[in-house]
Amino acid sequence: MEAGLAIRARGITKCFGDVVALDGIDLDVAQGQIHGLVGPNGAGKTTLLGLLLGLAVADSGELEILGTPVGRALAGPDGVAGFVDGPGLYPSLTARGNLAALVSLRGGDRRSPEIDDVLGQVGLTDVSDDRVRGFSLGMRQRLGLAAALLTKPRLLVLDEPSNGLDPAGKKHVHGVLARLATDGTTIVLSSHRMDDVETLCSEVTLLATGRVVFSGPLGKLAAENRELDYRLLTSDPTAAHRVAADTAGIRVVDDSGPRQDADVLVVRALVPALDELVVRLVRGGIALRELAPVVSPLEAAFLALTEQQESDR
Ligand SMILES: Nc1ncnc2c1ncn2[C@@H]1O[C@H](COP(=O)(O)OP(=O)(O)OP(=O)(O)O)[C@@H](O)[C@H]1O
Repeated sequence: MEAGLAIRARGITKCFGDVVALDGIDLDVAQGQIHGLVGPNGAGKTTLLGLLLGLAVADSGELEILGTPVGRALAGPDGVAGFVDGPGLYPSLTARGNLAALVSLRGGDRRSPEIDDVLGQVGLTDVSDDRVRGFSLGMRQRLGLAAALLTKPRLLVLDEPSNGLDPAGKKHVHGVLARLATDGTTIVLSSHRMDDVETLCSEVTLLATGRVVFSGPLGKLAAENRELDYRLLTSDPTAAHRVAADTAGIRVVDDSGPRQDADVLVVRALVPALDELVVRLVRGGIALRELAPVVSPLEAAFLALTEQQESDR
């Protein structure tokens, strides 16, 4: 086991009949990292998370979790908690009752103060004595997270943890996850929300049809990636347009979508050409008031992946 790795996967393959859900996956996740799994529907995210949770075993390949090789038997690896496809909860029990049942299943005290502690952490104290049957999707997600926290996991595995959360709930849950990671817990989560992944994750793995197409720091996606569209707001849009059209490696994009504003210049470029454009604008006495990618590097990579898959069909 390499020092500092919570997950080390090499050549992981998993099939369901004729369907190859995972096709030779390599993955390294450092301890204390929040790592995002991103990919189109059917890419293999849930299957991979299931392997990490011990809900299924790989057909071939090597998987080490928290320093221990995962064997052939179906068993949750020590120190790992989380859920896929939504948390398993008892609808007829209260939130507190669900957690008490879990604690006593593990031989603990049903009145453990840790139950109140984790309910508080996920913001469910006020509804702790309400039955789960009446809970919204977001409340169930929070309770699932509370159940996982009860075990004080060293690796937390979450499938779409922001599902059903309103903006305040999402902010709260993001805060909980960020704190856990700061305290050393490794978190692997899947999400279709690129903004969530960008807010939370330091590294990301992009999956497509069971293969890893990118794995690494988010910043590397921007540097390595294809050209992106950038929005520029300047003090002199006409002059800025002229400078952009004269700069090598810059393409002025006219069709920037429904919200196009005449004062905004949209250019398509790699980072070095964009840098050159900014230098030229400033040298030409044109002030740059705003500069931002139209879609983030992660979203652009994701969209390119999806378009590629569609054209391969
Ligand atoms: N239990 C199963 N039986 C048969 N096929 C399965 C099973 N689980 C997953 N698959 C197939 O494996 C592939 C990967 O599915 P998986 O659920 O891991 O993708 P995903 O990336 O999580 O997708 P989504 O974003 O839609 O949740 C899909 O083709 C899916 O149909």
